[in-house]
Amino acid sequence: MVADKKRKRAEGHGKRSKATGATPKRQKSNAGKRVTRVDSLAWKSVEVPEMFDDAEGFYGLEEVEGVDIVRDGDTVKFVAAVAESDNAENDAEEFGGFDDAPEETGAASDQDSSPPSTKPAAPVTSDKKPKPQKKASKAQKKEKKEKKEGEKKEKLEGEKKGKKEGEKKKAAKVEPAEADPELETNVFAQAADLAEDEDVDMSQWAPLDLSQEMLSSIARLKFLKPSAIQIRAIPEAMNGHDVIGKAATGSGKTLAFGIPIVESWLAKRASNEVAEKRQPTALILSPTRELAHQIADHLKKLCAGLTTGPYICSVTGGLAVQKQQRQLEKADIVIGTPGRMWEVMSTGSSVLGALRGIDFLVVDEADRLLKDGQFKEAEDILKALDRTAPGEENDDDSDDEKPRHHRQTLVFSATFNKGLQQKLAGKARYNLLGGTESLEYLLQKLNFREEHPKFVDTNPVSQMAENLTEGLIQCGDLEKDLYLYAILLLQPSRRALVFTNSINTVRRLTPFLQHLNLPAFSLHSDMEQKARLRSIERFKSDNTSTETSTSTTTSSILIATDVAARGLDIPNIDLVIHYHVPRTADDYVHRSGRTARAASAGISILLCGPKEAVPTQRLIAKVHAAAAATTNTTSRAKKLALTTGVGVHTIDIDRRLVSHLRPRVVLAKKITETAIAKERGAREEDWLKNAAEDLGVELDADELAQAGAWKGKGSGKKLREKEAALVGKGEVKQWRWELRELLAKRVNTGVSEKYLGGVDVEGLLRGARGEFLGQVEGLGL
Ligand SMILES: Nc1ncnc2c1ncn2[C@@H]1O[C@H](COP(=O)(O)OP(=O)(O)OP(=O)(O)O)[C@@H](O)[C@H]1O
Repeated sequence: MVADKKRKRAEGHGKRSKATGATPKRQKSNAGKRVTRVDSLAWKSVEVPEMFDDAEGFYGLEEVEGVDIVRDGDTVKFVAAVAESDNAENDAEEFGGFDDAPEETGAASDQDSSPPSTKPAAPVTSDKKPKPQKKASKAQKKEKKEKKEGEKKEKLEGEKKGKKEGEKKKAAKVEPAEADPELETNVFAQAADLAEDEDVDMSQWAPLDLSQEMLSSIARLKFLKPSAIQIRAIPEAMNGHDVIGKAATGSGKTLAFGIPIVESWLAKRASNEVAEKRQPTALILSPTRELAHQIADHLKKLCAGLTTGPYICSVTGGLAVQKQQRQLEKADIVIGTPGRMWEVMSTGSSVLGALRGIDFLVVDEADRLLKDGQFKEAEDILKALDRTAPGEENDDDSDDEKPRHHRQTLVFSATFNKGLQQKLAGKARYNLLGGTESLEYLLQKLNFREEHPKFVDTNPVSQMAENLTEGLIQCGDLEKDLYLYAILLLQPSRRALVFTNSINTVRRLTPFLQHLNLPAFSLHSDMEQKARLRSIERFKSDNTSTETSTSTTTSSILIATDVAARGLDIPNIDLVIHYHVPRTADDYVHRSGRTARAASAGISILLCGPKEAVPTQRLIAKVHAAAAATTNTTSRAKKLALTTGVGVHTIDIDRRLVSHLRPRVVLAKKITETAIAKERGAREEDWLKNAAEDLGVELDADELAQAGAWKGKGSGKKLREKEAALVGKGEVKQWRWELRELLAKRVNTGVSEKYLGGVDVEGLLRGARGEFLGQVEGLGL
């Protein structure tokens, strides 16, 4: 039985668990079993498929075994082994966690969550099923590591001493901290593997004055030097200051706030404060669910190298709230989206009480928090955190009189509006009194501990990654599908991320590209959370789909709305395509920032209709102009902005070649749109039938045929849809067959023997067949 609990509860009705197999409970004795509450069952993380790299469980998804679901009149009951429910009751009192192994934990924090029925305060156990071979190799690795550590212990001691004596900058080689054997089974495989690696030179971190334990953890991640934002923001935060940090996308902002938080937790742990006061050290607010999970994963990876780490949990919508509430009770670092955070804070006074004592409040992607209706919840959270006693309301007008509290506030983004930036940098009057729903207003609400938070801006003039290449392709409004396909073929990439401005476009483009044998996945906010996470995991996995006969093209494509624009850190996205032009300059920065992250390079391409090209150029020129004017840059885009006022260079795509792709695209579009229209038609018909049933009237065939008929705005589209819905199965079959044939052939460019398609695209692009595209390196960017 796998959670999404609600659904699986229903599915599992009257069945035995998958572990014990077959017999329905009704036929068995109930001896040793007891009816129990659903949240007291021994839920445990769903095991992550091998192909996924999240070694800790599949986000919020849980499963439970050995539970029978029986129906009693109108209620459904859960029958579990007595030992389990007994423990559940004890557990409920102490809130030690009930799960076999929660998926949302930091390293040591899993201690709390071993199965209570076996070891209440047990050493940590892996939540994975035993894998004998792997375990054997892990044991060998451990032995090897211990030997290595033994040999180096003396050296390490020497270095520690050296550091104390003020030789920090010379403390070059940092060894992983000695592992606590009890905890070792709980750290990520990835971290354990990293620990095996050669010595890592960490001397460049020395000026940040981090603890030895932290340096060891960073060494495991193989981050040889801090990024610019880390160099500047970490010391400020560790010295107790409020920080507003601005740095380009992909420049390591997460650890810029993550490292000081974990350092603070380590200091508390050393003084036993962690054990005495069970309350979180930090609350991190994230604008999207995916980003919240990603931040949690990032911090867990950092903490995987610690002998004892903080308990890290994410609190986001779309996943079981009960479990998140349980985890919150023992959390040290909480990462939440405003909506779900406010839900749990406003319903559980103990959670709220504990959160009032946090040492750090982080607002990541602060400017985005103002959008998408999250502002209200963010504001409610801030107010609730500042209340001194439950029930006491903070009057908006009384902000000036709010007592300064002890917590530090850290605010990060790649984009702050220019006026605000100047104010923060002290170049304009520093008075954070903007209109409501502005970032200034939010900053005011944050109730900083200091009057002037430290403003750290590592890229005063540019928000874009240095190694990003940008381009624009102009095409007809109705030709975007064709050009999208052409780009994906001509500019093959490891991973491509396609941004659209509408959920319906995501729904249409995904099957459209799949019909063209491209491995496309969807991501938008109307998807179930489970499906959202799965899409990301599939996109992340390097497993190129077997359906892709043209697998020499892009190996994985995510079609997304702007829900994917902020913060998502997926390795090897080397191509971002703006199918719809971004609505704002900031959106352009963040979308494009999904590529060219850390030290890697990437390409961002805008698809513009005739009327879009000029305003889009202007928008992007705005992004680049300041940078071009003030920096001695080699970047093509910035030079362009400076010399021509044009934001981005236009890609000279081979139109003749593109036109040869048209027949494929036309067929794929027809197949896709027919399927969508039929589905929509069926839904409308169902809706009408249900409504008629409710009213107790009968509908005749004509009325049903009229279902969905529309006479107002958009009626032309409706009509086309209606026609598409009427296409017969035979015709669709014929189109599919034709498309298959076309995809199996190479595309004849009409000039000698130059072809695209089939299996040899890469060869063609690399010049195997000459000047086919005019360029052999993709689009010539
Ligand atoms: N010091 C470092 N050395 C090398 N890589 C690093 C370092 N710090 C962070 N990274 C890696 O860089 C990538 C980007 O980091 P992160 O997601 O924190 O960027 P960001 O600045 O928050 O980006 P965005 O603005 O898009 O949210 C991550 O994969 C992270 O693991």
